[in-house]
Amino acid sequence: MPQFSLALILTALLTSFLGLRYFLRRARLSYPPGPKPLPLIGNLFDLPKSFSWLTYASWAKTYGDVVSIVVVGQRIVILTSATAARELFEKPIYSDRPTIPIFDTGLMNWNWMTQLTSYGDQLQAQRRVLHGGMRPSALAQHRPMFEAKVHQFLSRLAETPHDFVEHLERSSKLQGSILMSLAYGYEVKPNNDKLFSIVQETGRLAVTVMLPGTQLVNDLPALQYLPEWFPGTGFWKLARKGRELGKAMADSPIAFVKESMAKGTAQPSIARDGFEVMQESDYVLKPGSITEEALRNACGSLYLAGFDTVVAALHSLFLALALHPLVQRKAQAEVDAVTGRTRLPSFDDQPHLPYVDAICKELVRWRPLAPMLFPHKVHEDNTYRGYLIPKGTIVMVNGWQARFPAILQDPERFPDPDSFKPERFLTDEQSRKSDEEVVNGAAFGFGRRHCPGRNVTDAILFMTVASLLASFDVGPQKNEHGEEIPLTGAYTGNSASRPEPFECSITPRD
Ligand code: HEM
Repeated sequence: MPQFSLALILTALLTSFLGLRYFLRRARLSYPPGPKPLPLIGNLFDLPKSFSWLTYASWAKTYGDVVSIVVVGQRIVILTSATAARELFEKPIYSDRPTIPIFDTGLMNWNWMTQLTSYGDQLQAQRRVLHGGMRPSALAQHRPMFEAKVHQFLSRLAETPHDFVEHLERSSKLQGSILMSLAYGYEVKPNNDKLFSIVQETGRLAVTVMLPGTQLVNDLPALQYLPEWFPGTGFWKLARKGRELGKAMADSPIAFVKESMAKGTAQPSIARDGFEVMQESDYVLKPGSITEEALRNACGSLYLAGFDTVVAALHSLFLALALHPLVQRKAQAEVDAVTGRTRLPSFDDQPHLPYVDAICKELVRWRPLAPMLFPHKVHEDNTYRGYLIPKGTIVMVNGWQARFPAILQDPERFPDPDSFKPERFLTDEQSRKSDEEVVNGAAFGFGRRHCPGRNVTDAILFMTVASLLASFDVGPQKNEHGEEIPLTGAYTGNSASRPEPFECSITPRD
């Protein structure tokens, strides 16, 4: 008994000593540098309202590539170098997402979506589904579908070229129908498609609730504990609608896949491939392996995760071509040499079209479409370069900085970042340079949560750019006096940056 008490006392003393040492060491550590906070509200008034990446870039000049601020108690770290982004985001503890109250379990319950899921087995299983279904060898079976959808897009463009934004953005058209085929092997009907209208409505709702300042509950999460009759709790109605739509968006197309597999009519898709993997006789279920829930959630996430970004890149394409006639002519010459102007380009032509590939890479580099990428959250205290990054910190990367040497640490390779120059991705002999870092990291994210849709993006961009160049000339629009209407090339300043509305002329090539 005395021996037992002694062991207990020693254990208690050791635990207290280690605990004290931890707190003393933690107390000695400082947060990464940043603008000086005010009492209580911290850096609330320093937060930029638009073009936040420009403000963060200027802070980086003063404080370095790891800057920290605090806003009403919430610590935020902003990274502006690829080194810091890679070093931190490779660690599992940096791979959570911040909670957006309106999407949380108690309200819309959209946390099952891959982009919002916390780090853990469920996320791993969903990412396994997406990586498996969107790896280059799996995408090869979808090439005829990509080609057909792009050809339909060209026909619509030929009919009403002025409506090019509408042709890009109407989600039942190009990108929306590609994603539904890819995820479920589902062919969206041109009009009144019931299943697709659920997906579209969910997409519209997501855009509405994510607009800053529209949902008070996002700024004051405690509001969710007020009863529905309380004034100012209108978000409850929206949340109920979102909950129903989100569930239907994930469940209905998966039910369609199961039904068509049973009938033997299922088309190739990520969901069908996943079900087939699970049916293999040697399939072993382990934490993080594919389950029906992971298939439902991963496929249900694709539309919201992959619609807007690709549409924005294609929107940028029209602007870039209208602004850069020489780029357009050079690319058209390359395409014509391969097709002989007797047919449209195909994926088999891709190895012979390095300049077209370079245009696709430059499109996502030139104007990053998610300049601050997506925020991550740290789920354990961590020290980095001697600074404390406490549990709960939101960590963001300034992807816009990728256009500058600061993040690439290679001023030679990326000079003149504001210019649209596909040549920067080619060697002097006009063959491809390997520049995975800039396109992968700065546009598609670093580490464990990087975008799994990169290969799909490449395929859609390649097919659209090559086919558009083969069929149309894009240039500035002319006024009634035949003078060119100048293009400003301006972009919006919000977190999903897009070209400001512009007009251009799109004419079939002779
Ligand atoms: C130009 C096109 C695209 C860009 C610039 C882009 C960019 C991004 C970025 C910055 C992230 C967050 C990375 C991070 O948190 O570190 C992301 C996540 C994601 N993207 Fe993309 N994306 C594009 C297209 C697509 C497409 C076509 C799909 C699907 C077919 C897709 C599916 C996803 C998913 C599911 C996530 C969430 C991953 C996770 O949270 O673990 N993306 N994307």
